[in-house]
Formats: sequence, structure tokens, C-alpha cells
Amino acid sequence: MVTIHKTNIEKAFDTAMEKARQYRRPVLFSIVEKIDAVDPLSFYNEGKVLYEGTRFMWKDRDHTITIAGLGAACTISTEEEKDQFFAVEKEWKRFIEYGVILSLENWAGTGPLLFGGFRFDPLNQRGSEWDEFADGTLQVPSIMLTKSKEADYLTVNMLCGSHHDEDSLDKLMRIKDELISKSKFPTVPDETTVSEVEDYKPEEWKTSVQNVVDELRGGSMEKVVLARKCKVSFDAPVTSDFVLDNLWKQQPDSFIFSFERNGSCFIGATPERLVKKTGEEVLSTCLAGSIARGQTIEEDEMLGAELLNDEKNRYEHHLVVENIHQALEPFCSDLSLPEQPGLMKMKDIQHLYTPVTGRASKQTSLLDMVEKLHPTPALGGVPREEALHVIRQEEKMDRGLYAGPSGWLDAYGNGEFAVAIRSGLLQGKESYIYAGCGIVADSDPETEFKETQMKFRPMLRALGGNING
Ligand SMILES: C=C(O[C@@H]1C=C(C(=O)O)C=C[C@H]1O)C(=O)O
Repeated sequence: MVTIHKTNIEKAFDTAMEKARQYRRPVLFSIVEKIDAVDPLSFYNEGKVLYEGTRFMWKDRDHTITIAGLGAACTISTEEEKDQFFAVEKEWKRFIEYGVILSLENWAGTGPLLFGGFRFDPLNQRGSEWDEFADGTLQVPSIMLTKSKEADYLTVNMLCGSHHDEDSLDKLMRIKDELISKSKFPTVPDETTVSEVEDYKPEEWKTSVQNVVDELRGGSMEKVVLARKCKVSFDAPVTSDFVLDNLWKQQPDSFIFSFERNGSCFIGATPERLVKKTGEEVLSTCLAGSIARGQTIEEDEMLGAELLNDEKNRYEHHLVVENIHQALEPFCSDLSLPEQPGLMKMKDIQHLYTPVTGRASKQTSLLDMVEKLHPTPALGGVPREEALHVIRQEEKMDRGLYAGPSGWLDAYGNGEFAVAIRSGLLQGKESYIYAGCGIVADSDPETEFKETQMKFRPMLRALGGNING
């Protein structure tokens, strides 16, 4: 990778073209500039005319970074790959190795950046609603806004030496300038109205929960996470702009993401971090064990205390902590986590929460950690392979990208993946939303069903649905 700390675009572009000729392969060329503040939702919205179907958005739950991407300079996808994380890593490294970056500094989350998501379980049956997404689908955007705590940055990426030339770079730079000037102020997306909300085979799901409970009581497994879906229909095609705008307002303390692929969009607001890496710093989250929020402060605190002292939930949580600790240990020094879980309070629900921190060398790959962590027992179960087998048999649906790792990585080794729960798939006048919960030997199907109803709420509200219905 060549980083040119100058502002001579033509010279850097010539270097990239020359490299493409020399190595006989397309070379990723990236220009980064610091810009005046831009509104990310409006940038996404303004990008719709030219880039609908290829946009993405990412905002982390700590309010440290927002990334909005338009278009695809290149895409990396995996299908029926034995080791898909490794395959993506290999291809990404090759892009980076030959890449040319024109930037004043290596700011995290700027320059060439891969954004996307992985299916929860590539070995499960496929549902046609997920056709637009491969097992792993990641893209480097053509134009990208990065909003960090320090400043706003604009990256333009293009692949040199394929069918691109200087004209396309000029065109991209013009589009970028127009977008920046149009995106200073918030825009208001078109609204849609929900016409129907339909639970997908609710009684069968409860029977599945009972089957799993019976299996857990009789066998050697400890936990299985079962999910279900709900179909939400609209009076007109629903846009990701509308849903994103709602999630932004309604879920300020979640990771907010959207990922468009042609006519489909995977979108959500998840509280759960899988793993984040900034330089040598590593951060992960154990999130499992749930209870409702109270109507009053007193009731809310009482419910929180009940959750903290509930044996079943503490056991579910403990399995996740143990597993994440084991998965990260080979990568990290100074791995540290509190002895007791705390509470993470979201708008509709509260969870048991244990943050995990550590240090890993700069060369440690984020995707290697993702591979070891996913699926944690918060979304899969214990033991992992047996639980996945039961999920395939009992859920009878394709989770697609729901509950899988979604996130980004840059050329400098920084990045973050969330566990993509509290999410859904938008498709024209229809959408599917997903929710699940951990089943252990003393779970009750009716209680678990109610828990999934609570977990549907953030998406249902963002779609414009009635959350009390
Ligand atoms: C599976 C979901 O949530 C997961 C399961 C939880 C639980 O069983 O208590 C809590 C948080 C998440 O790790 C979901 O929201 O769909």
C-alpha cells in the first residue's frame, strides 16, 4: 500500500494507473479530504438518486463514528466458502497491498474501507427473500462520509485499470462536491404507512421452544437460541431513508446500520457489539438475559434488580461470558472483564451486560476474531455446533444477515462488527423483522414468545407500526 501525503491528485492517480499496468490488476485508488460538517442522513438521502440500491450507513453506539457509503468501487462476496472470513481477509489484503491512498493522515474509518455483513449460518437452508445477499457481502463505497469526534472526512474510492479512466475520476469528484454542498442540512424522507403485521407461525414456534426445552432437559446441551420472524406490509414501497431516520431518533444508544443491495435493504439498531479494534485496543460485549423496562423509575429498578438476581438469566449470560473470554484469549493480552454483569437499558428492554477489553498486536486481524467469536452463545448456543444443528431443524427459516456479524474494516486494521439483531429486511411493500431468545432447560415457551415480542418493538416502531398491538 502506498500512502501519499500530498494533495496532488493527478500525480497520485498516475501512480495508481501505472501500478495497475505494472501488476496487470485493478488497483484501488483512494482520495481522502477533511471537510466541513455534513449531515449523514441527508448525505445518504441525497445519494439516493444516483446510488439507490448500493448505499450503506453505520453509526456506533458510543457516538464515536458514523460512516455513510454510496456506490460500490468494488465488492467482495463469498458463497459456499469453507472459511469465508479468511477468504474475505485474503482478498481485502490483496486490494490493500496494491492500493494507492492520497491522504494527509491515516485517520481510522477513512480511505479504502470494506463495509458489509455475513449470513448467520451459511449451512442453513436459503430463503428467497435473502437472494440479494451472498454468504458474505462486503463493498468498498465509491463515495464515503466519515464523521468522527474530531472532524468530518470525505473519501472517494475507485478501481483503476479496470474500465475506469480519468473521466470517471473527474465525474466522481464532481458528484462528491455536489453531495457535500447539498448535505449540510437535514432532509425529511417520504413516509409510508403500515397496512398489516403478521406473525410467522407463532404456535409452531412455541412448539419448537418446547421441543428444544425437552432436548435440553434430556441431553448434554446447555443453551439454544431460537428466533422467529414477523412480516410487515406497507401501503407503498418503504424506503431505507424513512426507517433509518426513525431509528436515528428512536435508538440513540444502539449501533444503527443499513445495507442496501439492489431492491433489498438489511437495516436495524442493535445494542450488541461483537468486536471492535482500534489500533491495539480490543472491545467485545457479552449481552444475554433480558427483562422489560418499568413504567416508573421504581418499577424499572425493581425489574433490573430482578434480572441481576435471576438464576436462569445469569446462567444464560454466564455461558456467553465464558465463551467470549475463551475466544479472545489467544488474540489478546490484558484481557479484562468485570466479575459481575451490569445492566444495559434500551428503550424497550434491559439486558445483562458484561464488557470485555483487551490488547492485541496491530497485525491481529479483526476478521480472525470475528471468525472465532461468531456465533456467540447469545445467538447460537452451547455447544455451538449442536446448537446450530437444532436451530436449523427447529426454526425452519433463514435468518439471513439477522444475528450475523455486520460492520466495517479499514486499510489500517481498525474496524468494528456488531451482532446484527433488532433488525429487518426491507423489500418494496414488504419487510421481515426478526427476534430471538436464549432457551435453557427451564425456559417457558409463552414467556419466551413475549420476550421476542418485546424485541420486535424497536424495528416495528421504526417501520411506523403499532407497538402495542
Ligand atoms: C436474539 C436476540 O437477542 C439476544 C438474546 C438475548 C436473550 O436471550 O436474553 C439478549 C440479547 C441478545 O444477545 C434478539 O434480539 O433477536
